[in-house]
Amino acid sequence: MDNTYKIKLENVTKEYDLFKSKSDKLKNFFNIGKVDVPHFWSLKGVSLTIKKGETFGIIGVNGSGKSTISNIISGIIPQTTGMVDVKGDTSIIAIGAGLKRNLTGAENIRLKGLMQGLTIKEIDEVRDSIIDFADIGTFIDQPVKDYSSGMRSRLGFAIAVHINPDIMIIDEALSVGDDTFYQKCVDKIMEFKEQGKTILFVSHSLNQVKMICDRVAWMHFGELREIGETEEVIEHYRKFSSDFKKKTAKERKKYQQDKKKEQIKFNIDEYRKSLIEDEVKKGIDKNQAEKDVQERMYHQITPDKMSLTTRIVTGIAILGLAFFALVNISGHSVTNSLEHPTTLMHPVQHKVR
Ligand SMILES: Nc1ncnc2c1ncn2[C@@H]1O[C@H](COP(=O)(O)OP(=O)(O)OP(=O)(O)O)[C@@H](O)[C@H]1O
Repeated sequence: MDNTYKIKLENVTKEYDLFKSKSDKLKNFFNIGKVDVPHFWSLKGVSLTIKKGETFGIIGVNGSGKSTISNIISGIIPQTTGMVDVKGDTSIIAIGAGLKRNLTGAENIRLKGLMQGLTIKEIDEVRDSIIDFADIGTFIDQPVKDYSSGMRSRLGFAIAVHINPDIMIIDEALSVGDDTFYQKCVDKIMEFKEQGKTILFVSHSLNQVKMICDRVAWMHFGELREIGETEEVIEHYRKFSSDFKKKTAKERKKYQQDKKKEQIKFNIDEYRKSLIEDEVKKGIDKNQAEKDVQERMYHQITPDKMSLTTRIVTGIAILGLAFFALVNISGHSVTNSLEHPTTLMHPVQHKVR
């Protein structure tokens, strides 16, 4: 196996603002007033590397952050902090992911193909093969929103494996569909594996993970709890699950609530400081460590709030647009409107002959 990496995450976090209303969300975007929003950290700093040609599994309990990772890697959602380096064209197969609900199956094939850089001719060449693999017959000309979840998943999988991605991300795609389709998918995954493609496989099925994956990451309430050889990680995860099941319902609930609380309380500044301390412990100069960590955490990040300059520029642009709209409606010239702005209130009267 080639040791160069295909996917690398460094200190990746994902924060969700739990806005109560749309107006709170807008206020926050335009950075107007103080909006008190609860935060939830779906990822609390995850670092991992997936090698070229590797089949890498992600396991973990519900809500542990598996799909958040796969969605960040596929570029569907941005990370809040951290570096994400993906070398190659990814193709994600999740239930319905990437399929446009209002387009038909055939239109979705075209769209995904074009997005992947295929020509119309290349798409037409694989079209029948996709329809055949997905086995959705005449439904191919129906909007995807009318499909069952199984049909969506089959089409998603069929498209993804036919557009020849370099990296394939399979998120819970095999949990729907009958045995025949499941076997077809497994065969395709094995074929991809043999071709040396990189595969990220997110699943609750430990047996599937065991059969397919070379290495596994165990996600636990936003943290990477363990990463390593498939058998070993799965064994530890099974032990955790069986111990967890032995707890009383009250104990289980308390454990989950405490973990969720930790995800709400997570403090990004403290996390940053801890990363700097780690670097200093390795013998790196403090200033350099601060610079490195800042770069790693924020280099790829575009702020989701408007800065003061952007707010001023946006305000000027809106005023300018409003002015030209009024000039247009009033029928006066731009020069006249600039010299005598009040004329804007008195539109030119056109005489009807
Ligand atoms: N848009 C969102 N807004 C707020 N919280 C979110 C959002 N998306 C995900 N989360 C939260 O982030 C956490 C991780 O979600 P994620 O879907 O990554 O988990 P998962 O391990 O894939 O779960 P599952 O096994 O159930 O699919 C969950 O607690 C979830 O509630």
